[in-house]
Amino acid sequence: MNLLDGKKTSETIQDEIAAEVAAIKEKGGKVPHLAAILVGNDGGSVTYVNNKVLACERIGFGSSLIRYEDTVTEEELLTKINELNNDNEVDGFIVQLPLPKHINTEKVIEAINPKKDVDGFHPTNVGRMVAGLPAYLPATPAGILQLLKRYEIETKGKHCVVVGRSNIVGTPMSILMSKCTYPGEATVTICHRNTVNLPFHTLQADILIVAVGKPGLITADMVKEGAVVIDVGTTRVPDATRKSGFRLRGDVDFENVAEKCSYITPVPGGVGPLTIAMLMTNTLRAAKKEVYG
Ligand SMILES: Nc1nc(=O)c2c([nH]1)NC[C@@H]1CN(c3ccc(C(=O)N[C@@H](CCC(=O)O)C(=O)O)cc3)C=[N+]21
Repeated sequence: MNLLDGKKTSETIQDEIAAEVAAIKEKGGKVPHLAAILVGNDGGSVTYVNNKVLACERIGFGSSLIRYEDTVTEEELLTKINELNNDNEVDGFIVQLPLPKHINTEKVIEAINPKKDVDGFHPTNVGRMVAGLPAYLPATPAGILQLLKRYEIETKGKHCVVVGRSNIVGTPMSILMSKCTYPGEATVTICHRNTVNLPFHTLQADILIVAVGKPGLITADMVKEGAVVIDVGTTRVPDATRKSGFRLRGDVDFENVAEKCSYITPVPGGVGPLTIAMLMTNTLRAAKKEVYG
């Protein structure tokens, strides 16, 4: 078993970006600036957004964090989004999800100018991705592609089984793995809560990508010998032995599955850190006007 070290790969990517930022500064160009809107105090969301801001500082991006109480109105959010759309200093911004129930998430996402949608969640970017046009790719699927690429994992003609059909991970991942450029060219199966006999499908997988959010869903008997296993789940589970009171668990029963597969991502230290690196990549592309000219 080989570990797909997301933490290390994320650091490598961030170092590459930092070098580009230094070169931009040298030439007196526009330093990339990422803004993040965070609503409420959910522990996970606060950690992820803080990690994004820290990454910006590390690689020399400008950043702003805009926080609201979870009582914020949809109108207030839409006004702020409009402001960021028109702020020439800000190259890209994200609205951390999930949002409180009284806010229409689709409406919020559609209010973001696609040119600044560095999360790649706007329907324009989703459509462009599907059509194979230049687009901001959602950070988690883009991070998984980077892992496959940098570990030189063969994907052509392989059977890739994606478990989970979220707009953010499962659905875009399945599309990207079927595309005709490396790392893609795979035969793709997508499984979800209505799938009958999930193990039948997962056992066929040469590459198994799991993004469900159910700790330990994938057990060793569901994985083919020699498979590549990518675990996207990061659920906080109570753990009294930790100072924080919780630990992160993936969707894969790591200990037992690791023995069977050729490559596997750990949780933490797998896909999560790459998500941040790819958000930085998208922000750099925004500042360089690479996607929309
Ligand atoms: N608009 C929006 N964009 C997102 O990209 C987005 C989002 N909303 N909502 C939630 C999910 C989740 N997500 C993660 C990012 C980093 C880690 C990460 O860095 N995880 C570390 C551990 C971090 C920790 O200590 O908790 C790891 O797996 O090693 C995980 C998950 C981004 N998301």
